[in-house]
Amino acid sequence: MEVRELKIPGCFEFTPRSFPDERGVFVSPYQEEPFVKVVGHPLRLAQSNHSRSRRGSVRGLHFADVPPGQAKYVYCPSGALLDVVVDIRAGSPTFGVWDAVRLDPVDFRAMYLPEGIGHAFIALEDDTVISYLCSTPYNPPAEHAISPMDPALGLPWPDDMELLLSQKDTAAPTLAEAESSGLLPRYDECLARYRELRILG
Ligand SMILES: Cc1cn([C@H]2C[C@H](O)[C@@H](COP(=O)(O)OP(=O)(O)O[C@H]3O[C@@H](C)C(=O)[C@@H](O)[C@H]3O)O2)c(=O)[nH]c1=O
Repeated sequence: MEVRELKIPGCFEFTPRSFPDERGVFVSPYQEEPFVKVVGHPLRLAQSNHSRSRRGSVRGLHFADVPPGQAKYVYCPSGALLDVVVDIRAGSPTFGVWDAVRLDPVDFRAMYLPEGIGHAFIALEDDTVISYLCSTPYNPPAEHAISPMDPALGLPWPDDMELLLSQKDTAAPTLAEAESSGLLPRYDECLARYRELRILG
């Protein structure tokens, strides 16, 4: 497994080894040992998510209240997508910084984003499937959105396709609006949560 830390410390890209043969391919997108080595604790698994999207569909930018927050381990088993992580933790030295990685079933790259990081992606092909492991269960009152079109963020959506957003994401506030209404996770609370998870193991 190759591991690369993204522009936001604590977010990682994992590239597993693939084993193609005449039947197809075998790959293990999540492997605990290299994960624990860089993150410092195993991934807690409360829920696995799967969604299928048309080309041009943008989902996000989403995040959950911290604590407990929701960490995600994301990969793309079918189609292709551009996965985006954004540091939306108020008070973080990298507040507002984003990074993006293409995920597809060629390299089977996976992304890990810890609690408090915003997540969005765009489907680059029809019938794109995203699959992700989540550390906590779905809790609608604790789930929030920020506009993926916020000009201050300037997320890297391709300009050669029509974008399709949910009503919730279309109506979502900008990062600055979310910050001034006190909606964002606080960096110090995120750090406390990461410490707690490392102690719990
Ligand atoms: C995320 C989620 C949604 N749902 C339901 C609620 C709703 O009726 C329907 C679609 O929900 P959404 O529009 O929020 O789905 P979507 O826009 O795909 O939301 C997802 O976006 C990406 C970027 C993420 O990181 C995820 O955590 C999640 O927030 O599915 C669940 O039952 N459980 C879940 O865990």
